[in-house]
Amino acid sequence: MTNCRALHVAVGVVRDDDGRILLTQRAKHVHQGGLWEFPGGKLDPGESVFQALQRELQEEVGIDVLDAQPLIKINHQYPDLAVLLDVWQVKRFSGLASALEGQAMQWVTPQQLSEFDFPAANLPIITASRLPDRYAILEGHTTQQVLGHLDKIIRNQVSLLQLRIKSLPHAEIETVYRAVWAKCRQHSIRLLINSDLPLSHATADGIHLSSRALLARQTRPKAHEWVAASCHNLPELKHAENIGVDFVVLAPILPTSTHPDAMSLGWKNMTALIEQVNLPVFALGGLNMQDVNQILHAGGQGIAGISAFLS
Ligand SMILES: Nc1nc2c([nH]c(=O)n2[C@@H]2O[C@H](COP(=O)(O)OP(=O)(O)OP(=O)(O)O)[C@@H](O)[C@H]2O)c(=O)[nH]1
Ligand SMILES: [Mg+2]
Repeated sequence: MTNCRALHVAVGVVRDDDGRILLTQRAKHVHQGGLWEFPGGKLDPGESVFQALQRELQEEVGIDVLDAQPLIKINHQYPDLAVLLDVWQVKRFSGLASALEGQAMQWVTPQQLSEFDFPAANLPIITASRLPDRYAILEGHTTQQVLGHLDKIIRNQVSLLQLRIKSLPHAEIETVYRAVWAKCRQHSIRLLINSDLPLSHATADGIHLSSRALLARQTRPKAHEWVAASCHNLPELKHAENIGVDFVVLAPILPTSTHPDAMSLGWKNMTALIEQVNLPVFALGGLNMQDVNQILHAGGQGIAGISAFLS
């Protein structure tokens, strides 16, 4: 839903070597004044988003952006203004950040972001900046196979995991969950449990709703730090956004051997769908690690996969 009249703004999520994120405070007298923000500003005519990002971050905080990649696009209608926030993650920069416009400035950890007051458009940016670019889905037909897959996933440096194990015999689910949760603690992996599993009282970092479970709910499930959902079409994406799901998985993007009959969305439809919601969206289906860059430039948060992380 790209609004042609929206003010196009380049916004940078800049991290230091410790992973802390750079925030600045908007001057009192400007739009959304006094609130904290990620540095950035309006595109000049003829400028690309990357060029605007480089210029704005040079002007506002004195750093030279050397490499950046898209993180999320936010379409937001304020009472007085429509904005398209084109948020990029700065991968490399030179120079020492300093507040060149007299604004307050702070480096904060991703966890601390929730303690700051931001403009209303910023919530999905905060969520996106706390998420990695890969989301592994753990499956397997036997306990041994599931745990073997988990070891491979850990070797592929995944830090966000969904326990799905729908192919596992029912009697083994509880034991496998315990082993997986212990390993996730040990390796600082966030674990979300699929809502179809008989584990509703198990401790985890969050819940992953199947698309059926998503549509059956009118509110966000309570008592979960993270709530994710599986989506295949616009009504599901919109519903996820409306009930306050943190992030979603959109599938299938490309044809897969496991679902040869499912109609895949393809890259163009994927981008068109993602542009209609303000949500971090992981792309799933027929993709592998070599596709991550294309996914990011097509509007996605990153790659989700069952087999993508098993090499
Ligand atoms: N830079 C920035 N702008 C944001 C954020 N969130 C958000 O809603 N905006 C909105 O995006 C719009 C444009 O941003 P801006 O005021 O930084 O633009 P700018 O640096 O070009 O301002 P200038 O005209 O004073 O040079 C503002 O209406 C602002 O409220 C954010 O996190 N960072
Ligand atoms: Mg600005």
